Amino acid sequence: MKRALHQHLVARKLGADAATIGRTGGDSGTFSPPTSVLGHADHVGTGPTTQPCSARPFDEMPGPKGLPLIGSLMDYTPLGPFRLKKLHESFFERYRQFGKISKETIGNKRFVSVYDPHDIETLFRTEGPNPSWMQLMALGEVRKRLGKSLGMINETGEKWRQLRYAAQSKLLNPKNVCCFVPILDDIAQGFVENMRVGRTATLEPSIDMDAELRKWSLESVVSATLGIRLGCLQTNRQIPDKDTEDLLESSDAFLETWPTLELGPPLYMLYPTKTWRKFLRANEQWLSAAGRIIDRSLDSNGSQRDPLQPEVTLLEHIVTRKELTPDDIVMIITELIFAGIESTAVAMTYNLYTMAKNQAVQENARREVNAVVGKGGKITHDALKSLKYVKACIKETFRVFPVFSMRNRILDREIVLSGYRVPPNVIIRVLSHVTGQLPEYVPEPDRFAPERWLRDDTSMPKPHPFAVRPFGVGSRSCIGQRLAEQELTILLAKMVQQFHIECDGEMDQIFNIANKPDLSGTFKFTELLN
Ligand code: HEM
Repeated sequence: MKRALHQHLVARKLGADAATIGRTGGDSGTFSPPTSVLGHADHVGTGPTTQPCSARPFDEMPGPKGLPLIGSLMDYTPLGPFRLKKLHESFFERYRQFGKISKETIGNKRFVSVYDPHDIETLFRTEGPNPSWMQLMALGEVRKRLGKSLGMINETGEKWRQLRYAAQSKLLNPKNVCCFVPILDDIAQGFVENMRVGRTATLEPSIDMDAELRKWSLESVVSATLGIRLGCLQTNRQIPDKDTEDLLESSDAFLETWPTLELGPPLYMLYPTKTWRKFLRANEQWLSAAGRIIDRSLDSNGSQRDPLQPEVTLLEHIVTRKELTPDDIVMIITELIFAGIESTAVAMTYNLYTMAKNQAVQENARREVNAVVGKGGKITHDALKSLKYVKACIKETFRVFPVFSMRNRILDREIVLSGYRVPPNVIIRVLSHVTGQLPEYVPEPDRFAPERWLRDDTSMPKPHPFAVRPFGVGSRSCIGQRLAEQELTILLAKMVQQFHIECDGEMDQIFNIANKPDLSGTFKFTELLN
């Protein structure tokens, strides 16, 4: 990374002018949470913040009794009812057993599980400016052993704020994010072309669709953060790009090993287990490939830049931030790229599936796309604003197939939730996967009904505003939300515009850091003649 450091210093000098560009939104030090591109204000609501002092003590909160010292840990081992791959089912089961709030000790950790959107609102109103969540221990440990900084995902307090604020104006400020639209349209078109040519006579993809989607999301996030094209989706490439291969391979190995290390007993702290060694290698491979593409971006000068790219990339923007070390800068970029691959790719699979299984919805979405951009037209920023039904389909898909089943927060003070006093330092789990299925908060949850998210639609009652928040809420919500929403809207619009989508199987989910699609059948894509 010596070279990266050198480049970083050069870029700092060159980037002096750029420092003033894009200094809006999150850079000011006061962060306004984003209004979702999907058209729903993600700002914190107007519910009560003061708590009645008559609240019941924590001890009275329902929950599994568990054993001394280890609590209900056994429930999550092969001897108990829950499986790691289906951990989200345990969240539904606890709701059935104990209702909308429960407490549970698992090993040496104390959790409170929250299902009521009023509590979710209260929690995010109380979390303060530097929210904390449960550290990802295995990730923290690997970074420590590799001598790297913790990064935005694991940092807390002022350091987190520094890393986050450096990056968020480029990713959350609507003016900056709309610059990504032409390039995302081009990347999505590349995916569509590959789907068109890569089909069998029975119209099933003969190419690996999951792999293609991961290339699409990698290409999109690299282009948005570094301003370079990897060319992942080019079919005419003779030799596959080594950096792309390394990034995809290591992120695969990372996702395969991480859940066991993060959710199972931390044996890796005692000795280097096989899973740990694989995880360590994946991290090394990932960091060195990410370092090389950062170098590539720093090496490219204005004349080599793709004309569709914004003038100042996120990388060029953060290298001007004097408070960041070179290690911080590399870590911000590598985390953004990593967080942006799997999450968006799996979300797209779920969207293709819900389209396939809801033909009338698919037809409505197609009608909207054809009315807004015409058959085969490009998706512009203005068009994107008008694709309201497509965006509602994406939001509804997140409700039914969330990419993340839970989020969590750790507060440094007491909070009252559902009438119980929750002490500081308890891990408060927000289980939106379940909340999105509860009829008291989302009417007719068994119906796939995108119209429930349309502001002007009066055909059905609106869900509780805090019931479905796929990107989280507040100052620690997903920094890539706008980018991900743009990517998904553009690609989904193009897919329904150009194909009739069907699927002969059923979709299930495997619990993972990002929930993995588990599809029993295959998709079929029939090209629509324009
Ligand atoms: C469909 C796609 C995505 C989904 C569903 C998603 C969802 C989330 C969620 C739920 C969180 C935690 C929020 C909270 O606790 O309140 C999060 C955090 C985060 N996401 Fe995403 N995300 C997606 C795409 C992306 C992309 C494209 C990027 C990068 C450009 C990204 C980068 C991050 C980072 C760095 C964090 C940690 C933020 C922090 O600690 O301040 N995500 N995401």
